[in-house]
Amino acid sequence: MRKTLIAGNWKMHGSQDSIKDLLNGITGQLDASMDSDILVCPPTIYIDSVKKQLENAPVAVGAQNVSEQDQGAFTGEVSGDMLRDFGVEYVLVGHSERRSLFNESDEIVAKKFAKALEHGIKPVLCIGETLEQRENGTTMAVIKQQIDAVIDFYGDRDVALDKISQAVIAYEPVWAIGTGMTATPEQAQDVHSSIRNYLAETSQDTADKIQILYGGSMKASNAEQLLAQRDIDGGLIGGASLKADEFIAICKKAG
Ligand SMILES: O=C(CO)COP(=O)(O)O
Repeated sequence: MRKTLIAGNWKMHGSQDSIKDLLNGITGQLDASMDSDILVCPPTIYIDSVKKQLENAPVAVGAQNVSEQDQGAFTGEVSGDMLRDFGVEYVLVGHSERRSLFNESDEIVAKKFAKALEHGIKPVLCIGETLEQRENGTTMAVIKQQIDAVIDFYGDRDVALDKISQAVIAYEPVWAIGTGMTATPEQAQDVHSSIRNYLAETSQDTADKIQILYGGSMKASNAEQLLAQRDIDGGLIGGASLKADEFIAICKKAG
């Protein structure tokens, strides 16, 4: 039985004051009936203070990016070691904004994925197709290519699938991110089950175990139907994770 994970990707939003309010709003509404895992991914500079503010709360803290390097002359980068040093438990890798705006190739994403695991941080591997790719009928080809980059990095399918079993996958159709255009529950379930089937070709154990989150305009009003799908194990939420009431409402829909 896979546990549900509700994750907030705050992207480049917030200030010390607004984050304090957001966290107070979230922690003040947590209750024992929520049995999903909860994660927030603040901008890097706020990670330390968010960790401290969440010290006694059952909410994990993740980063939005990690360097594929260990240390050295890489101005502006933050390593997996540094994130671990601050107690970071998860890191997003391959978010579509990083792929498209910061030219992160499948190969770089695979290196970041491996670097995170090397440092004991759970990577959340973000994958998904553009609208053009969906309309061309290449959704699964694109997704397989994004997963294959990680498999190729390790060179051995069994080793790679074992590594993937220690991660989380987030299916985020690019056309649904920040657009208000959500994939229908059927569209999302269709891709989620195809991802699981693809992993099962090499490792049934990994396929059974891995949490596959849906991301793309998820909000309180559509979360229930999406989360009710058999292969949707949670959400990676952007805009709606910046409002405590909305985020908590999604956590409640997750059970
Ligand atoms: O990119 C996302 C989460 O990583 C989704 O963003 P929105 O929920 O704002 O569409």
